[in-house]
Amino acid sequence: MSDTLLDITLRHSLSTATGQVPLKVDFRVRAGQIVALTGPSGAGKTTLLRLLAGLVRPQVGIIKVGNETWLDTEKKIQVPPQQRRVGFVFQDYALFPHLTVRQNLTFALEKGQNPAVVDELLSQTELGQLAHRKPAQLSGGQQQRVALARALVRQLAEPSVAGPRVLLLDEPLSALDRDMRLRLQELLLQWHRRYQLTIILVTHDLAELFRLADHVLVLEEGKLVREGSPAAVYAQAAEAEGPGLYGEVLACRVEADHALVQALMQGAIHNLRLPRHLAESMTPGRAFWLRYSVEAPIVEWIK
Ligand SMILES: Nc1ncnc2c1ncn2[C@@H]1O[C@H](COP(=O)(O)OP(=O)(O)OP(=O)(O)O)[C@@H](O)[C@H]1O
Repeated sequence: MSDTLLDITLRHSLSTATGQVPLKVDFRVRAGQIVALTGPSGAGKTTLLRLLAGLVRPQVGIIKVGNETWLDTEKKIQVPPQQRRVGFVFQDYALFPHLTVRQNLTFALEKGQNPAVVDELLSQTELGQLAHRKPAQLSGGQQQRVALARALVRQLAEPSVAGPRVLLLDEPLSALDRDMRLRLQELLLQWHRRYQLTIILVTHDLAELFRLADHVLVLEEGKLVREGSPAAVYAQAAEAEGPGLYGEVLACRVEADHALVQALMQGAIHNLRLPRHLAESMTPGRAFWLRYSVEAPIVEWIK
């Protein structure tokens, strides 16, 4: 496919508590896609991101990015992490504790790169007032914003001819409260549009996945077991497992062309964006199950 940006074939061995489990993945990512990587704990999601970033060396693999080869184990090509143009955010943020917010961002610049981008990102993440603080003096949400901004610094400071901008995000919003999560989701969508980012995002949050991703990879025990648009992947899952997405409406706000619904689903609160015509029946306390077809989500009321 001509607009393929990342072409990935990887074979590795996951060292799990119960022994070696093969990680075996082949997939492609198109330029500008937001790909959600999901699946149970221990499936190998973080390891896959680390393999892409060059932090783990696979036993066998090829990673092609546009016209470049970052990895080809047979040809002994292994581009080091600092030369791969990826920004990443780890689960633990990995900020430098002894540096201020501004210094954490400036540190990510390469020699000769334009420092103006640091101010631009500080302002977009509403961190301008906190630029002189150190990570220990920030809340979890503020640290998360610093980590996201830092992941973008080097890529935005490079001239646009430098090529693709890839972000690898490992559950970047999972530790945040709902309001902050929604705000940072919105910021990610803005950045994605404004800077033509290609993003691979690990998430367990179904509402986040539907809101952000246009493609889903489901990883189980080192294998990609499902792949496709969110609607197609979850329609398949509902068919295979029966109508599993039961929920209960907590609150509903109707916007111009859609309804923002807060629902209790599978023991957690999720935020769904549903077509407006479904909003009429969404009174708090009402139970439903949700099925996604490729065309549109279908809500069936069970109470
Ligand atoms: N560099 C590595 N090489 C081989 N195995 C690893 C490596 N790093 C972690 N593992 C093992 O691989 C398995 C998968 O871990 P990983 O962190 O990739 O899973 P995950 O899907 O991200 O899980 P979670 O959702 O809990 O974060 C674990 O058993 C882990 O101990």
